Amino acid sequence: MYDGINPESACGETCLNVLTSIECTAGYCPCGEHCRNQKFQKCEYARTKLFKTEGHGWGLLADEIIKLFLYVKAGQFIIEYCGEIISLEEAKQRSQNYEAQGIKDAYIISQSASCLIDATKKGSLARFINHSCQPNCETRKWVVLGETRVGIFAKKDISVGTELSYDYNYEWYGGATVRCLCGAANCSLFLGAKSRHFQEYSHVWEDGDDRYMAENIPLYGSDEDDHSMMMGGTEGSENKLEIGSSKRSSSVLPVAANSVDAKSFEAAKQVLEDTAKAFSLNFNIGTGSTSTKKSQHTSKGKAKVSGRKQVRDKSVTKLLVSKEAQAEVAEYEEIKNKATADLNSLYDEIRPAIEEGKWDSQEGGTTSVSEKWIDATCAKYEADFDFHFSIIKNFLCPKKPAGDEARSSAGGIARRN
Ligand SMILES: C[S@@+](CC[C@H](N)C(=O)[O-])C[C@H]1O[C@@H](n2cnc3c(N)ncnc32)[C@H](O)[C@@H]1O
Repeated sequence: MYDGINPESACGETCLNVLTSIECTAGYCPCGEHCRNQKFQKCEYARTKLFKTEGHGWGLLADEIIKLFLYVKAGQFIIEYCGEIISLEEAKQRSQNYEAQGIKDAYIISQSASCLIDATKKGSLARFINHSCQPNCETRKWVVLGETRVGIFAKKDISVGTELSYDYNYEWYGGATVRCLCGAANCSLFLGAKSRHFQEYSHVWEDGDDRYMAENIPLYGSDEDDHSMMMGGTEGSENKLEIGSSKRSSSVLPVAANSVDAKSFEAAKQVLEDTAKAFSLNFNIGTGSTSTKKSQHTSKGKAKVSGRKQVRDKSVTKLLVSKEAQAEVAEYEEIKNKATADLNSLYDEIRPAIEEGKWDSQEGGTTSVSEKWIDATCAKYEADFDFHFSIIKNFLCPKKPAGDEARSSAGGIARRN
């Protein structure tokens, strides 16, 4: 209670309302106008600024120092996540509609077990806060005048100009699956990977455009029911993708397979891509198998063209001076093309089962086919990797003889046998 001398005595950490995440009601709080527990009602937001991120649209950054004060154990309130309150059913419907309309960004988050907040068309600046697997903010639910409201709160001190982020995992009601670009060491790979909704509507991913949108391809299941998959970072499965099954939504992420290897390949490819960029080679290390596959078919049977820039392999190869280098690259290219063709033909083999929805049942999809899929995917990755590695190696070390060296250096990175 406000003591007249210390302003911090008004509705601080000892206030019963604050302790139970309930805002005080004006006219009822004994601290009167000194009450500091009406932040949602009074829109006492931190100063923030919109900015354009690299690769994932707009973001929001702190435009003032946001400091965690010891006496505000509840966390520093930054802004309310405003939007339309809708039911679960409505959220499902809207999310499908948004996807159909080509709206890539998802703005629906949970408010309670049965309600969600949709900030797609109406909302506050909080709708621009991006996800991070290592966030500086978090969402918190407060009861304000009898209703649950969601706020973004700082988890740590935040300096001016720092991007605000929170972990979507517990809130995510995404439309399409989106590859996470947060870059944190503990990244879960996909936005909301740990959320219930994600696990119910899991998808195969592709990097058909910069945001790695994916489509809904139901894949294999087994007798054991329950979680379809757990992504890296979930308890007991650190950085591993576990492929399991679910009768309701059995899915598999063929790219990541079921080991850390595929992730390491991804990381290695990223390094090479960055190297290429640094040397202005203007190529883009190829997408995984899924991309190739899905550039031809979508789950709805429609043709789909990848929006991503393709590697300009041919012109790059021509730039290589030595004949040996050109021959080596050509050899790896052939292997890569074969691995792509193998994967495509495997996909054609299993496609009828997928489209007829038999993939869950014994006659449709079996573990051995799934294993074949994983092997073919990894082989494609490996071939892609070798191909690009040989190009880069021959650029960087043109005089060195081609041959085993490329493979042995590359072999230091994860590889399936
Ligand atoms: C609530 S909006 C955030 C604001 C959004 N960037 C915009 O421009 O409006 C959520 C969407 O932003 C993108 N996004 C947010 N965090 C991301 C991340 N870490 N990696 C990739 N995309 C992200 C995704 O497209 C996601 O659906």
